[in-house]
Amino acid sequence: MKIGLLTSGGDCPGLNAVIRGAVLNGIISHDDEFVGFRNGWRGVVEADFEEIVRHDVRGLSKQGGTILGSSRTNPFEGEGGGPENIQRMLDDNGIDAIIAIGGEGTLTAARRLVDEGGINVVGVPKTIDNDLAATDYSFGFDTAVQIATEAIDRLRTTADSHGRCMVVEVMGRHVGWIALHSGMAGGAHAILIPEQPKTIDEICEWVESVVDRGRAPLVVVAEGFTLEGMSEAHSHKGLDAFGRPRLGGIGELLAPMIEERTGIESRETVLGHIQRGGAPSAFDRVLATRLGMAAVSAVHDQAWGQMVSLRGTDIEVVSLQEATGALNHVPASRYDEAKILFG
Ligand SMILES: Nc1ncnc2c1ncn2[C@@H]1O[C@H](COP(=O)(O)OP(=O)(O)OP(=O)(O)O)[C@@H](O)[C@H]1O
Ligand SMILES: O=P(O)(O)OC[C@H]1O[C@](O)(CO)[C@@H](O)[C@@H]1O
Ligand SMILES: [Mg+2]
Repeated sequence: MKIGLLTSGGDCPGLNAVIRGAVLNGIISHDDEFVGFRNGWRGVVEADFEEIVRHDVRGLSKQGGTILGSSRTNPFEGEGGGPENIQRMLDDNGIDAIIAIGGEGTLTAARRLVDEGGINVVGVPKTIDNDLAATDYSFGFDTAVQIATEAIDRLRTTADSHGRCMVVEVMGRHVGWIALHSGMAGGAHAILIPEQPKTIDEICEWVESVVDRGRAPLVVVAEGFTLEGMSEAHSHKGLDAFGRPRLGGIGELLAPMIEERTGIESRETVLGHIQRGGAPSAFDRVLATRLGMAAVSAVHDQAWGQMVSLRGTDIEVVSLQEATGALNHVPASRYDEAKILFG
């Protein structure tokens, strides 16, 4: 078979390991051929692709980013967009199927292409936010947590030296998994996540109780966190390519509020895209490689409209419907468990 690969949405450590896993399994087990669409769905609607041979994926699993490039292009828009044009482009180039590696947006677009146009697409879940349902973890999350934890460890020593309150902002547009895990790993004194709005008074109570014990408080906040009463997440950076507010900056809002109310000198650090850059962790390399290999098997099983996913320690196949129907939120019980350690 001739299979087209694409990576779409924000990049994520492990994308290249998926590409390598898919290409090696396809070539070794099925004698497949591969092409890579450049820059996500843009490469599909513009018929912009290149052949990928075994040599191209050599040593790729440890490399961050994506060799194919990524974008937030909508495959239903533009001159070459929509299922009919895409099917024609695939037929013209002898491409039998697409493996779409992306988050909930990319996979929703993939599901629509299957449902509305009968395009042969299989999905692979990616996101550092870990917000995709129907998979226990997505690759990139473990690496992001590792990076955030290292940053928290470093911020604690400088906070301790100066007796300051540190506010560390991590990614997490809709869900607080990165904040929860890095905060627990780094021994944060408060973790603020989108699923659990809080008042500034509650936050300051935690901060003051830490200072009362003679410690320097460390607060981890997800970019999508809202203070009670805020109708939407803080945004002052305009819109992304899909017209959604670009987040980031809630930490810069909170630190001065904490300082003003408690009198404790406070600083903020926004980790931003550092969390998405660089080499994937060993866990993410293994997960991404297995998902890439399984996606090729799913193509040969003609599992169109399905996504490969991690369930326990097994790689399974689930419907894109299930994967994109709801987000994987942090359950209240997980937050309550972490909260015992706050303050
Ligand atoms: N319902 C939809 N129908 C068609 N296209 C969609 C739909 N939702 C999203 N897309 C397209 O898919 C692109 C990728 O989605 P999005 O920007 O949400 O990234 P993602 O794949 O969810 O990854 P991440 O959010 O982790 O960066 C969007 O920019 C948009 O062009
Ligand atoms: O700056 P970009 O590439 O638009 O992406 C930022 C977004 O990507 C994510 O990392 C993953 O969806 C979000 O947490 C964040 O809001
Ligand atoms: Mg998304």
